[in-house]
Amino acid sequence: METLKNLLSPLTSSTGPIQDTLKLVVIGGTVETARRASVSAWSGFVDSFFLTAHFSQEDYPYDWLMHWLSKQPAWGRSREFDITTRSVSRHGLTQSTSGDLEEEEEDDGLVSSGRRKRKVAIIPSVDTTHTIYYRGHWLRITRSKRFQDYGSCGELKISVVARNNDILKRLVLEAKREYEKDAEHRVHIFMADTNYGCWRWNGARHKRPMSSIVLEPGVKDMILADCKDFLCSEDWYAERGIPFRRGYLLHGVPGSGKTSLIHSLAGELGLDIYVVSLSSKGMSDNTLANLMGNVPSRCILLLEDLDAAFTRGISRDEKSTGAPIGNTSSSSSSTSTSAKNKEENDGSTLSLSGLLNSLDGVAAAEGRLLFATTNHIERLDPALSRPGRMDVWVNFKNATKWQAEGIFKCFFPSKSSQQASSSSSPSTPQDPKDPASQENLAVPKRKKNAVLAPSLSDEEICVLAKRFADAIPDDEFSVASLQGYLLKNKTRPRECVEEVLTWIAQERETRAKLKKEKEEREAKERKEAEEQEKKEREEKEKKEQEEKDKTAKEVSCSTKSSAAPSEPAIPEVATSSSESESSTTGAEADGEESVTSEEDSPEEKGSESATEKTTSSGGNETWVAVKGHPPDPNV
Ligand SMILES: Nc1ncnc2c1ncn2[C@@H]1O[C@H](COP(=O)(O)OP(=O)(O)OP(=O)(O)O)[C@@H](O)[C@H]1O
Repeated sequence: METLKNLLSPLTSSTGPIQDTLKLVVIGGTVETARRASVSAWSGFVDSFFLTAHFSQEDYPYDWLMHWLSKQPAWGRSREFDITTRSVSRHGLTQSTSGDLEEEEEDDGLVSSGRRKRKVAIIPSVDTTHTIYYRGHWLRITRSKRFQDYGSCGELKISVVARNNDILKRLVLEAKREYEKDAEHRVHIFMADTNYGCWRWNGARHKRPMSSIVLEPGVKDMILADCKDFLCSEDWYAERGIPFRRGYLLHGVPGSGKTSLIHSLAGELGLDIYVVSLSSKGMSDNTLANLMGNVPSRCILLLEDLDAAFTRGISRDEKSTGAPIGNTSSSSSSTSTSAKNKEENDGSTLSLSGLLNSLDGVAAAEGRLLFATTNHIERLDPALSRPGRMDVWVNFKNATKWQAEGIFKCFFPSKSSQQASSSSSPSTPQDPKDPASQENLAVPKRKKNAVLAPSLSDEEICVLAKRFADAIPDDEFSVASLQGYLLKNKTRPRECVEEVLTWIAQERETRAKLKKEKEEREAKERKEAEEQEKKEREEKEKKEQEEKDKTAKEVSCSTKSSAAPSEPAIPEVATSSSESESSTTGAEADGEESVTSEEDSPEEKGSESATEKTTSSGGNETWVAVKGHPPDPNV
């Protein structure tokens, strides 16, 4: 007791350094606790006046708001921010914004050396609260990230002191309007993520003018009119109970403008494109159904290389058989093997019925334009391309002379069309027969240091285009290959025409060479495959023979044991041709009776020394000799 008193005495005594320290700690602790309590009470009080809206990156309003925020001057003045050089952003952050560090002029040296300067943009940092003044209200904006199984997902929280949420509604609508205004010049592309069965934004491309697509007269107009008509016929479809969906099948040779036309249409109609590659790794019926059920009502759904989903193992050339692997009723065993291989190779378990269900099952989205492309229409199952699923079919062929002329004029617009486009005058009346005047030819805006093609008169361009077209044989070269040639000569229109025949000769030569190489390669592969098959067959036969020999050995052993109880069996048992051979040789050497076949010595049958044939396969016979006993019927 005395000891305890002594210990506490420095604390209880009126003065002393330890007591003073303790007092300070207690007072400090009390003050801090009171401060914290008051701060949290105050913030709770203040928060009760705030209206807060949350936006997730998974939904469109997040994009609208990020786009709107990126345009606010306050972002540029923010004291804490992230800097990004991502050239393409879903949020338009690299467009000229107040917070953008993009320099006006591009360094000529960099551009001429083929390297573009990277744009640098300021974006609000994550997990920091920023305050922005908007229409008489202070908005508190916090950007954060939520981590999910498949990566992080951005979130935006906007709080405002207001009596009702009108100001937030107004903000969202304004952000949406601005976003859509900016998107007018771009087409957003979404790609299917087969791992998580969701759509991932893949970038925004500049719209491609319809005038830059050169197809046979009337084709583009027909498709565009059909799409427009569909998009404004929702009620018509509803009244008749027809599912509000429309499918377009674009088929034909590679490089003929199928994909380009779809991009162009998307720009013209103001729709986003959702792309699914049916042959992508991990694609299954469920994933596809999930994806198809989650496209927005107004969009273009693009199924690329429709045939490839079921003919993965087949190359894209014309000689491939093209029979849809998953659907043929004949050769079912090979079909199942191929399907199995396919699954083993890439984990894809997509079936034709799964695809059909996704296209028009109950869960399939309505109001979308379905575009499917294929280079091999003959490979498609009729169920896939029947009306209702694919309502409009368009065949894309190699370039005609008309197209060659059109694409030449696209590359080398005449002086007058250049002037017309630079003064952005309204379109002039068009002559549908002339590929040049069929539409307002898109003349790209040139950089000041771009190498310019000589500006030729209308007449000269027409003459050159005609000569170029005359030299191009109908239906031999794809528009893409003509484009490749024109690109190589983009500043030399006259030389381009003069040298076209040489180019054609070279192309033909290259093709012939490639064809020959391909044939040789195929022949070699075929030979190798045959040899491999032969080897496998031989190995299989050998294995089978070994199995049979083994069985025969077992049988002979059992014969021996069944003979044992009555009388010990003579240990002269041959179980294989080789053994038989050696035993025969041994017997002969010993001067004893040798083991022979029934056919060879029928008179021995039933004699004291009986022989019995047990198995015969692959030319090798197995003989069991049981001396002194008739053949055992069980053997
Ligand atoms: N009819 C066309 N008009 C204008 N450009 C074309 C045309 N056809 C092809 N091209 C050009 O050729 C290139 C390839 O075209 P695109 O990808 O649209 O062909 P595709 O038919 O979809 O080919 P694939 O079947 O191999 O996918 C593009 O750069 C495009 O500009």
